[in-house]
Amino acid sequence: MALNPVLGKLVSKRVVLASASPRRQEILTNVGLRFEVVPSWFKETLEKSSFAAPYEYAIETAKQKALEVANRMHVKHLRTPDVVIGADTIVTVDEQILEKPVDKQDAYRMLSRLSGKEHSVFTGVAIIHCSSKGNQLETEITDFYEETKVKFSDLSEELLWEYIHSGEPMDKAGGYGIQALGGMLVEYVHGDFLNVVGFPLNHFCKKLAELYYPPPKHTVQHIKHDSIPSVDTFENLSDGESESSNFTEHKGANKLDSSGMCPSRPVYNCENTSSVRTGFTVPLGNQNGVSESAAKLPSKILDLMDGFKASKALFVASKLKMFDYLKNKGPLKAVDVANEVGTSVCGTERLLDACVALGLLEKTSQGYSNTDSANIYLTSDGEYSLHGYIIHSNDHLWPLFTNLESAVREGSRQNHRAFGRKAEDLFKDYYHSQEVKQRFMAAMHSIAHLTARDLATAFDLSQFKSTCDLGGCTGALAHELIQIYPNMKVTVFDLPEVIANISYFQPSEQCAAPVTFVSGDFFKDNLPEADLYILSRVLHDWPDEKIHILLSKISAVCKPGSALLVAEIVLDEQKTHPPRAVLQSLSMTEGKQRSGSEYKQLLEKYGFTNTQFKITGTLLDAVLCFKKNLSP
Ligand SMILES: Cc1cn([C@@H]2O[C@H](COP(=O)(O)OP(=O)(O)OP(=O)(O)O)[C@@H](O)[C@H]2O)c(=O)[nH]c1=O
Repeated sequence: MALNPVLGKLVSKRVVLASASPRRQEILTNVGLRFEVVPSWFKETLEKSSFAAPYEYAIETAKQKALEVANRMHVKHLRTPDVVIGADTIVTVDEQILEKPVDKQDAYRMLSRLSGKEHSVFTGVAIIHCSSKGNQLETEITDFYEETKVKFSDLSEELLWEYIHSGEPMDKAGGYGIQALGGMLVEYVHGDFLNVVGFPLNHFCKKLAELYYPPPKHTVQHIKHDSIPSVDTFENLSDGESESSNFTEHKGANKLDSSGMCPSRPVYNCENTSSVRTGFTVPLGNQNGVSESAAKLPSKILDLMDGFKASKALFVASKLKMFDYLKNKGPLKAVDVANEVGTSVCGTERLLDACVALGLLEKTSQGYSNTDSANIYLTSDGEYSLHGYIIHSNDHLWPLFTNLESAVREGSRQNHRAFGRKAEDLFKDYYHSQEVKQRFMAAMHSIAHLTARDLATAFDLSQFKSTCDLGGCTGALAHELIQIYPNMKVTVFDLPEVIANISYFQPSEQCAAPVTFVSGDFFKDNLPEADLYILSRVLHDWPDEKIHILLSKISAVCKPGSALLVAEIVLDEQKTHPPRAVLQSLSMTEGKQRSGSEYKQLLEKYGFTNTQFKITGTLLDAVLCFKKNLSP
């Protein structure tokens, strides 16, 4: 087993392949893996346009396939597998995703698009570790993708139809099988051949190696994607600890919601791999020349100690717009970036190297370039740009958090220490300084845009004819609602100072049914009429007296049967999870984060019942409640 030590780790586990693909079964059987095949019933119907990149779609589909099987085995078959593997292969050409053809005509359409061109084949893979706690299925998801480029020769009509009539294209992504007759169509392949066939075996082994034998921090860069650890036998890799000891500190376990779907859209790492596991204990033993004492280092604590440096490196690189320059002109050497940005060469080189270490950039002999995720999320004009929120984090949250000790001692916001002004003055300032106003709106917009699709689809809102997003700022959620519910009339209600500055953030294409913006103060003015009101990221910011005013007003205008949708991060009942919300509380606003039962209780006080929760596990959860019918 010297060739494949990591697969040995799966020997004692109940492994399930959630795939009907005979190719995947063959690839894994060929390397000696023992597993059960349980084809997934998950329909490949995720909305492709909601993914920023094709590989995200493949990863999410793979994940949902595997989760469906894990959940079905747990609930219906009362057998919880240890590991479920799901995969999804797609072909992309001219920014279009091609899956399996539905009929011969469809196969013809696909193959003629591929003729004479290079295309990409992406396989997304999800490895799900399952356990059963108190009858509940707990999952640890690791996912990644692999891309291979394939070029087809020019295909004549005759060849095309002959190939289609062979029947081979029908159950294959892109309508061809490279491993059989389809191989005759291929001029070249760049990358992993097995990835095209349906399963990226090499990357899968590396991923298992990372999971079961995480290298000590300083060797990560070398091992990650270059080699599968080479050892004599996989038994040698035994660390003398139980299997589970490799996973003792990980966080981010997912619980499935009642539909059995993974509640979350993916949060992607800045590389072609992501995992919800964090904080592995470093295995004991003398691997890769690491001493025993080094192996015992508390990696999670060390990571936390360095966390602020990593955040600041991201903030500064964003503020200096390095990701923008690299997107437009990369790859660039440090000296070129320094010249563009107007910074020192040595400082710039250190920052760029730090960004490489953090997985935000790539470094080759030609220079530095953005990772795919940096292009999508970190450039200031990326569709899902987080740039606005990053700048807000640097300019506003960072100074507040440097005064955390005083905040904890005094139990109050530290705006006076951080900015030399009281919180109220500062809030007013937002609407006096144009620059700060734009910055704040950009921050709100970036989060609203990123979460809009999840919120708009958290519940079926098609029954509502009119919706009013209170404090809806730039209208990012409102625009998404209209996309999804074209018959819905959507109004955004926000302060006049906000409404006056929304034009920069409006989508370029003309919406058929545009959003209506109405200026006003939701604590003082009449609210526009609607069947559905939305409060997204509002309640956690305000003290109870203000919330009382706001919810009383909404309750008064809501007719029975109307509803209120609250978007917040919902805390667990212990109020210690998720960390993002708990950490946000440290900024000590007069508002607070609430648990599910606290939201339910609060909303009931104002006549809203039938409260439903959608815990997305991402940036915002959704709570929908309905105005009670008047008693007869
Ligand atoms: C490009 C290419 C694809 N395939 C097959 O295409 C299917 C993709 O579809 P999927 O949706 O990822 O998988 P599936 O077959 O529906 O199975 P499942 O995992 O159960 O959904 C998989 O079969 C792959 O091997 C080949 O066999 N050869 C090739 O050259």
